Amino acid sequence: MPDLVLKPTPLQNTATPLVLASGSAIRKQLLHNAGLSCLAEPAALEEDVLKAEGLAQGWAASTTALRLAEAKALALYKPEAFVIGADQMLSCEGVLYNKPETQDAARTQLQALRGKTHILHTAVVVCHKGAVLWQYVSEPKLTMRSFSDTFLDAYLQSEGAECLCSVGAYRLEGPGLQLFEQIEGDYSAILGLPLLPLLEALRTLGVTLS
Ligand SMILES: Nc1nc2c(ncn2[C@H]2C[C@H](O)[C@@H](COP(=O)(O)OP(=O)(O)OP(=O)(O)O)O2)c(=O)[nH]1
Repeated sequence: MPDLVLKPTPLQNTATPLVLASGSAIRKQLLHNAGLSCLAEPAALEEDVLKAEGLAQGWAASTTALRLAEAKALALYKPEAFVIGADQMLSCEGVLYNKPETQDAARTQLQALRGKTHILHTAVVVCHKGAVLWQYVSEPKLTMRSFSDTFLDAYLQSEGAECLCSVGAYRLEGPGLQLFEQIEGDYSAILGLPLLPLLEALRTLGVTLS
């Protein structure tokens, strides 16, 4: 699916604060590393309701991710700010996976993903005064090695609860890299934010280094 891009409307005001409607530590870190300081606050949203609607309506995973990103940004209504919302769905051979809730669930999920290629449907939107100014979807593809259960247990032992913060039960910037034999697509999108297109959109809106 081509990346969805809505051209943002350049605004004059460059003093508009930036808010990240997310509880994701890595998303906040990615923006900080790129030189942007922002307030980060998780959106109070029942994601499962939208995910269930997506399944019932037969939405593509990228559509569900986009709808969730938009819902998070709009749920955190900050009228004087640019609000970023993001979401990531993982699909593998037509099956959707969520963030594992326990180490056992992470083990089961990684056993299901190993030796296969999965897609991280990563959506990001920028909203202002309750309207979506810009949206984007990146869909990197990641192929896992057919690692052994012994390797998997050692990986889970080393990762501990960290792997539960990620939809794929891995941190690519950490030991999770050892799970893969091939990766195609935008590295920052895999971590949770397609940074280059987002930074371009923010510069167009007058948000630069802060
Ligand atoms: N550190 C790290 N995190 C990853 C990686 N791949 C995916 N993730 C994280 C990014 C997101 O926090 C999470 C995807 O789940 P969601 O999009 O539902 O976001 P999350 O629930 O974490 O926060 P949010 O809904 O934005 O408040 O997985 C990775 O390679 N490294």
